[in-house]
Amino acid sequence: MIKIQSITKSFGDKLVLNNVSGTFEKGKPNLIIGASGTGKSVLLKCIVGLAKPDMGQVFFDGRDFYAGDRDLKIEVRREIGMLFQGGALFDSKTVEQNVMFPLDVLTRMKLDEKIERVNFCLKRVGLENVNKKMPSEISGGMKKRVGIARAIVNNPNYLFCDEPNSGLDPQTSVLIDDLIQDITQDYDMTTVVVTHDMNSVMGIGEKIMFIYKGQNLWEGNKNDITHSGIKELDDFVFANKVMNSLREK
Ligand SMILES: Nc1ncnc2c1ncn2[C@@H]1O[C@H](COP(=O)(O)OP(=O)(O)OP(=O)(O)O)[C@@H](O)[C@H]1O
Repeated sequence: MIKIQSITKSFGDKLVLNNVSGTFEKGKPNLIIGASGTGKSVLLKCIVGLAKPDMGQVFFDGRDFYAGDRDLKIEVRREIGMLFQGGALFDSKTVEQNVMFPLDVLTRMKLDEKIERVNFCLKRVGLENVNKKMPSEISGGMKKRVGIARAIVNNPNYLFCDEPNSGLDPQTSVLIDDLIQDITQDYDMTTVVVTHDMNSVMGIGEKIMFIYKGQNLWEGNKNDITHSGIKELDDFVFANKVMNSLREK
């Protein structure tokens, strides 16, 4: 479980995150949702240590990340897997080299062990016989799968996904969402997904945090989201035409 407490972050005189608290649970995808520019990515960066909050704490299963020493930070970082926006694969590396990269950097595994682990992860995300392909030779959905394989190759306890569906068609998006959900359950990870995709919200939104102008305005699940009574959340949810058409019935 990850617990965040009073996370506050400004850039210059612009307050981007204002006292955000909440929890992200194990074994299910935890979604951070909200409109563009509302602070979701900055919050994600503050949680994983890519941006230091001005105030606040992040606890990884009780470990206070920012109060911890260098060793603790290294320990926690080793337990984090990240699926970056757009996949962020290395264009000049093969699929196999991309997935192996965290093992090259973080472990002393032998090459045959690494290949075995890479093959296991590629199989887990439904990709086989693509090891030697370059990213430019595979589809957007396959790139996301490669990104997921790379994110889980080091057996993380925590998985972070920034807009995993960006640039994908609706059907492929559902497959990627389901894959993230299955992997999260199978490996009992704490998974945090940043998204503004209502399809994802209604598909895998068992635990949702709604960020509005840098504040955590609501937490709940997909069953509660349509009757929160919060205008800002309704405006976000029903901006989606499908959701709006269901509301009018
Ligand atoms: N390094 C930075 N320096 C200055 N301002 C920043 C920086 N990073 C983010 N911001 C600002 O913080 C605000 C929140 O940005 P953030 O990327 O978190 O939004 P978001 O909710 O993830 O949006 P989107 O859904 O469009 O990705 C924006 O106004 C952005 O311009």
